[in-house]
Amino acid sequence: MNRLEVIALSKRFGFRQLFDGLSFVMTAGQTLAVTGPNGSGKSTLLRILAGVLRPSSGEVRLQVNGRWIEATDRPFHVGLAAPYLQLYDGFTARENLAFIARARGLAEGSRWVEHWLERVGLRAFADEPVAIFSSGMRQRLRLAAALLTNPPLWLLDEPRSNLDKAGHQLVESLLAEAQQQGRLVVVATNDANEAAACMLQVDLQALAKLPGPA
Ligand SMILES: Nc1ncnc2c1ncn2[C@@H]1O[C@H](COP(=O)(O)OP(=O)(O)OP(=O)(O)O)[C@@H](O)[C@H]1O
Repeated sequence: MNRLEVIALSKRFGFRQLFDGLSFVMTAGQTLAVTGPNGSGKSTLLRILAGVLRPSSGEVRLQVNGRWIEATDRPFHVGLAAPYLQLYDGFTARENLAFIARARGLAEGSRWVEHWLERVGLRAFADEPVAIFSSGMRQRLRLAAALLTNPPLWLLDEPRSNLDKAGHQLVESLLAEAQQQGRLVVVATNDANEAAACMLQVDLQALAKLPGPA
């Protein structure tokens, strides 16, 4: 059983308070939409959930197959796909994924690399350098890179950005598959339809706190 618990989470950058007192629980197979205007902290929240950024206060707890994961190990159980994540332009798509597979010590790495190249529709471009990829092709590769290690927690920041119609269908089928497999999926989005399609919603605007008096 997979489970994510977020308890009284807040994040502040200097005097700028983002969300404050954010709490929710997700259980296996659930999808959560994180919404809010530009700058409300959606990407920041995903980075905190991934364990690569510390909250100002509060706690994130991840359970994988019934076992609580140490906070320092959380990044190994997370797949984060975000528009700001860089790919290696000088490497081909296959080399990018192979590098991640090796870095993460993925057993049968090359089998998973081929699986995900096929799954995101990049097989025909597998040996092209990423430098020549379109923005939609880059987004497909980011999704493959995030999901390559079969993580129980998916953190998808604007997953449909730059994708064509087939790409939107790809994301839909990935989300349906994740649900069946009991994964936990958090989607940051500005798209009302995309948010409504998720089982749970968190609106960061409602949780924003203006800086109080000194
Ligand atoms: N490392 C940082 N240091 C200082 N401020 C930061 C840092 N990272 C993010 N911020 C600020 O935190 C706020 C929230 O940024 P974030 O990228 O999380 O918003 P977002 O809701 O994802 O926005 P968008 O919809 O535009 O992607 C912004 O004002 C941003 O400038």
